[in-house]
Amino acid sequence: MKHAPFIAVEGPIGAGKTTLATMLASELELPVIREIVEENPYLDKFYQNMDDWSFQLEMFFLCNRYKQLEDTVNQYIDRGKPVISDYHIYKNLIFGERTLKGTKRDKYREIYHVLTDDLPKPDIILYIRANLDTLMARIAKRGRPFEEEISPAYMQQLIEDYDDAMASLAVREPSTVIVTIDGNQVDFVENKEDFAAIAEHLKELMT
Ligand SMILES: Nc1ncnc2c1ncn2[C@@H]1O[C@H](COP(=O)(O)OP(=O)(O)O)[C@@H](O)[C@H]1O
Ligand SMILES: Nc1nc2c(ncn2[C@H]2C[C@H](O)[C@@H](COP(=O)(O)O)O2)c(=O)[nH]1
Repeated sequence: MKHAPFIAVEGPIGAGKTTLATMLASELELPVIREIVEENPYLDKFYQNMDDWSFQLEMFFLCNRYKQLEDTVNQYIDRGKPVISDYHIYKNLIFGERTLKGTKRDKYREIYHVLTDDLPKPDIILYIRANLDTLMARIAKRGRPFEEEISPAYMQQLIEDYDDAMASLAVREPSTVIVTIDGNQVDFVENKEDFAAIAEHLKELMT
């Protein structure tokens, strides 16, 4: 890889993105960009009534991630410094296409492209896949009260949306390296060897 890479960890809710990005940042001495979650004023309302709150929620995530991406470009990418993030801005489109309907979905898609098309995208994506049982168990383990409302049906759709999105990214952006991690089998939290293998692979990709 000729330049300092921009790395993103992705996967459905509860896959372990923040956990893995934080562990890798510490191991490889990289700055880490984390999703803004707790300060989000709409998540609670959204999980209680998705149809009423999806546009506000998706716009909030999009504006926050746009600002974070601008800052990431200024602080790291333009200065040739590697950085790891616990999301790819493309997740806005994955969620928006699932939660929005009709003209709001069309408008949101347009705004997404206007804001992000000219910004740098990650060179490497670590995509954590996991099945419904694993994800539901991890969401419960994390214990955020507003996430108690998350239904298995919504999660199953997101699992499939993520698979489709990664397959489509691989075709549209062939220079992006996508490393798929089987989050059901590979346990980077409990198993030191599993984590070491991921860190080693990433180091190789970065050189
Ligand atoms: N491989 C793993 N084994 C066991 N627990 C995990 C694993 N990965 C994540 N967790 C736990 O699952 C929960 C969700 O992880 P988190 O990193 O917040 O996911 P995400 O950022 O993808 O939503 C946390 O409580 C975390 O400690
Ligand atoms: N509808 C959307 N929900 C989102 C988006 N990004 C995150 N989220 C939700 C999912 C979780 O409840 C919480 C934290 O996300 P993690 O994946 O880090 O667990 O926020 C989004 O763009 N749209």
